Amino acid sequence: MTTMKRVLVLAGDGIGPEVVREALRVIDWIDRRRHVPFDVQQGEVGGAAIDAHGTPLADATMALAQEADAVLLGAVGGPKWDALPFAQRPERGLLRLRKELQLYANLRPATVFAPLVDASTLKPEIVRGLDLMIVRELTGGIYFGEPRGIELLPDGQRRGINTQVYTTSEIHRVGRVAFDLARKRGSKVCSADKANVMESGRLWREEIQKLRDESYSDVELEHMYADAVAMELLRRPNRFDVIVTDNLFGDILSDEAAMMTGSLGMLPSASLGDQRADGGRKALYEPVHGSAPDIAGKDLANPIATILSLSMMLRWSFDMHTEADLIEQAVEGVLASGTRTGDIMAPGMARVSTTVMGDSILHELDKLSA
Ligand SMILES: NC(=O)c1ccc[n+]([C@@H]2O[C@H](COP(=O)([O-])OP(=O)(O)OC[C@H]3O[C@@H](n4cnc5c(N)ncnc54)[C@H](O)[C@@H]3O)[C@@H](O)[C@H]2O)c1
Ligand SMILES: CC(C)[C@H](C(=O)O)[C@@H](O)C(=O)O
Ligand SMILES: [Mg+2]
Repeated sequence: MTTMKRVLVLAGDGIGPEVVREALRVIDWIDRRRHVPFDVQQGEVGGAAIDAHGTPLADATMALAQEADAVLLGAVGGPKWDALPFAQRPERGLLRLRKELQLYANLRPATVFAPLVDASTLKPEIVRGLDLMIVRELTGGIYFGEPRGIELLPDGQRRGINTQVYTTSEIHRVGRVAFDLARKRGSKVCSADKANVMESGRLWREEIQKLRDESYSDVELEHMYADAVAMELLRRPNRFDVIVTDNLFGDILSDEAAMMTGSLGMLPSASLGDQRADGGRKALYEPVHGSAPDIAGKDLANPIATILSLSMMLRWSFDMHTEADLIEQAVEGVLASGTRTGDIMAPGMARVSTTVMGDSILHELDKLSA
């Protein structure tokens, strides 16, 4: 018997609802055409939740996320809520979900689809065939460290404080995810830190090395400073297989990696917690991009990052590899046919809206499974 897949959908703000709408159509397609029943609930996060409930994530929505098999999120934030105090900003809703669901391993694959080789601002020979995975630590580091805040000094100046902090177990658990992934890929891990200037970076390096020596001696490990990784990503991105890094460096390096693929609108992500004894795990899937206020509400956004995030959900939460492969093939097929949203546009191609990109992917799915 096929069990019901319980998915909580939090579309969020800006282009969030537009890109999520297209992913929902793909869920509906799988439900109808592949006979896999989905139970989709919807809720608010970010600015939408502030407007509806006065908080970026209501406790009731948090409880729904705890109960769901997986969460699909669009994006949060926007100018309307930018002036709010820090603890009430839309982004806090997303950070609360990550922290309370203990989604410490954030997988951000950067893959260059062959038809998009020319969409990158880098030369085709640099990005062709790129297939790298950034594993970003997501529940620790400077994003959550204490003390934090803005304080007034006696001389009238203000001082902003954030604290970078990691423990051995936090480093080991995300390290394990990276090494396990590397074993299924090119067996190479690059760990990015600032061990030359930060104690937490030194600990990171020592503990990743210890983990590798004790449990993953078959995997090649190199350590690099995060700034050098930023440079190497532009110079020779294909040298990387899996990059494991902390919360802040991972945030920055994944936006950089996204641009290899042509656009932020192409990069999906999975945020995973520990695997339970029954094989399941808490998980949230979201595009790497934000709410893109500059193009919101205009049917211009690229929905592919969100649709590929759904494909990651099928793989990581539901073991539905055939359907995940189908979605990726459909995306590749649509790109090969020259259908493009504005962000991945190239001369001679057809510029389409968010909705038409969704239509095209559904049409391709129909063709592939005919
Ligand atoms: N996970 C998230 O929800 C998330 C991630 C990043 C930023 N944000 C928030 O989003 C807001 C805007 O941030 P930003 O402008 O720095 O980043 P952004 O990712 O929203 O936009 C950066 C640029 O990329 C373009 N872009 C992004 N996604 C696109 C898509 N799917 N299709 C086509 N073009 C796309 C935008 O038009 C913009 O020019 C802020 O409030 C920020 O905090 C949220
Ligand atoms: C919106 C923001 C909190 C978030 C982050 O910094 O983690 C975003 O940039 C991301 O990459 O998911
Ligand atoms: Mg980011």
